[in-house]
Amino acid sequence: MFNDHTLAILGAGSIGQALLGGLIGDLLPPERIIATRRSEAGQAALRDAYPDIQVTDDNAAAVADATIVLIACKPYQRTALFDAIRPVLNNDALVISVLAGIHSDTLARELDSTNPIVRAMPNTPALVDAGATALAAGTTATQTHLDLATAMFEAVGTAEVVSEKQMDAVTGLSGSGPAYVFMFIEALTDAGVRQGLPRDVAARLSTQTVFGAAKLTRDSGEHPAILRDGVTTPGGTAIAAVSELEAHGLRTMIINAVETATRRSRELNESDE
Ligand SMILES: NC(=O)C1=CN([C@@H]2O[C@H](COP(=O)(O)OP(=O)(O)OC[C@H]3O[C@@H](n4cnc5c(N)ncnc54)[C@H](O)[C@@H]3O)[C@@H](O)[C@H]2O)C=CC1
Ligand SMILES: O=C(O)[C@@H]1CCC=N1
Repeated sequence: MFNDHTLAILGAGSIGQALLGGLIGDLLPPERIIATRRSEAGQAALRDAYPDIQVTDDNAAAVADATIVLIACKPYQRTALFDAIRPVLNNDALVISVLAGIHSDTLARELDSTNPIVRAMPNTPALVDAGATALAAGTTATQTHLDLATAMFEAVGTAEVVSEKQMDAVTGLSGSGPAYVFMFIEALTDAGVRQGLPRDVAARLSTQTVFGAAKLTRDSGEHPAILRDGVTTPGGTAIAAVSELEAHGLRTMIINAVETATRRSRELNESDE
């Protein structure tokens, strides 16, 4: 599938590097990958981590021979980057954008191109090959383009194809979701410390509890409510805590948080922030 492809990762920060780790060797030989960073220090870090790929700050040079171009800078950093690549981007190169919120037609207009565009919304667990990515085809992308992009993200976790309209919701749920789960782990750890556990013990127990509950949900295929029932002994400890969480509106709090993040993703397409 990737036989004749050359990949340019423009703005290889957290997300770009997460993808690099999974791609190298498995899907693409390192000599057919080129990654860009602005700072010398950033480039040096990339060279240390991935000695066999090409690293540069020159985005135009990076896309000159690229058949796949991954845009991985922050949304507000894209203007300078697009100015650099617009004159040299190959017409048929597949452009994959992980920019939160930015529509494919906005990207096409700003790049002044009819290149096939696929949007992807990954998340940081891709760093440990446990990412969850949703992908959507932009107007000129074909199924082949979508398949190619999907295979790239499957190298670092799971991938779901959605419609472009659903990308803001995905950004609110799984793109931003690790932040909510990290907060939960932190809070659970503090709760253990409050009850007298040493912090390191509480942190290990909290982390493994979240990991184990997620793995049990995924591996069993059971509805989470059934799994929760399995933990709640009548008159026992878990139901006492569940009742507290319900009283404080945990479910509504999460629904509202995802709604706010989804709205923020929509706003990003309208603004330059
Ligand atoms: N961090 C996250 O959890 C997620 C981020 N995203 C999206 O991924 C994109 C990247 O996010 P992160 O990796 O977290 O950001 P980051 O800040 O770690 O990486 C972006 C990199 O791009 C570089 N850069 C900026 N302008 C450049 C230019 N003109 N030439 C070369 N390099 C340039 C920056 O120096 C930085 O190293 C964003 O658009 C974000 O919306 C998507 C899903 C999850
Ligand atoms: O906060 C953000 O904008 C990025 C997109 C998804 C997660 N982090």
